[in-house]
Amino acid sequence: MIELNHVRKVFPGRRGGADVVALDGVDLAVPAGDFAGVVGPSGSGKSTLIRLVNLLERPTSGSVAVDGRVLTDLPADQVRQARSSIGMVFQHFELMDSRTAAENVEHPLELAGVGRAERRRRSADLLDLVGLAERAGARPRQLSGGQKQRVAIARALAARPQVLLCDEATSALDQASTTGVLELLRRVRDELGLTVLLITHEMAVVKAVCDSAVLLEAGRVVDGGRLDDVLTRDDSPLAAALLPAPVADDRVAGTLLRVTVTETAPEADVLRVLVGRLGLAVEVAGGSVETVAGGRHGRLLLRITDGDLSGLDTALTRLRAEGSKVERVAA
Ligand SMILES: Nc1ncnc2c1ncn2[C@@H]1O[C@H](COP(=O)(O)OP(=O)(O)OP(=O)(O)O)[C@@H](O)[C@H]1O
Repeated sequence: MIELNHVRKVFPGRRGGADVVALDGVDLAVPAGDFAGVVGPSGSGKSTLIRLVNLLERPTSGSVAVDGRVLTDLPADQVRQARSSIGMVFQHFELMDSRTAAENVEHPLELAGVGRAERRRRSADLLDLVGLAERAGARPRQLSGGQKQRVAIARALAARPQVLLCDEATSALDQASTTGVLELLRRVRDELGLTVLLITHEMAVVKAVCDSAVLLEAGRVVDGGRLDDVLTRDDSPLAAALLPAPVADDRVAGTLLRVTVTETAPEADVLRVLVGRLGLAVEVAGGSVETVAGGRHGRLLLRITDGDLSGLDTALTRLRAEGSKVERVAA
């Protein structure tokens, strides 16, 4: 469980300039076992937020708690110890080139005073977990970006943390490696029961792995929640960022309908009535349906190109009463 309460972070202005308010009263609660994302434009405070969770930065005010321990109240020596229950993965891997993959994974254990035999055993297990058992003796420069990030994930897990922080963990990777690393993160979360907090500027990453997310803007949380809930809200800026509203070509004639697709309100319910019952000719004018948080979600614009529209409004009212999210778009 990660909890930030009224966290504010102010950096002193550089060269006599004005102070920078990086975080301005942030509240965040990530339940144990959740895979949570923080998204927002550049400069919105994402990196500052994640660095506060393991106190790489101290908040100017407010509190940070991980698994019930209020880190901001702990003396320095206990902060160091508490940090060992928090793993972190970075955008540029931060591996030591002079060491092999296995030695990189062992490093935090060495610092924690774990004996050599135990270190070796744990590093072998972890490299196996991330699918790199055969590359244990390779140096980072001999590995691809995706492989380096797998080693970094193994290293982050070495001290058996309960919480894993991912700072733009896939931003330096190509599409195929990104997919592999995200699948791995999701799998280790499931297998080890971790709580994961990930920051990213890529909405596709949030859609691929997160259960919940918050949207930061100028140091404030402006929206957030469980994705399957967020995506059913019409007025949600986070939903709009995840699934942008479709645009239809307004030069084409026809009546337009906006449909919000969710697991419980599939577009098939709407099409069955429009096409099946009313006998209308319907085409998709824009939008998409994707798998987000394990469920089907989307925003579609449907265009009715032919047929008798006299029963349409009554049918739409009935569909809405039955749970569909469908409305006629004003011409
Ligand atoms: N050490 C620092 N000293 C002064 N200002 C800082 C410092 N670190 C961050 N800032 C400022 O705090 C604000 C938030 O920065 P932060 O890096 O947290 O945003 P971000 O959302 O992670 O951005 P990006 O996606 O570009 O990395 C920015 O205005 C940034 O310039």
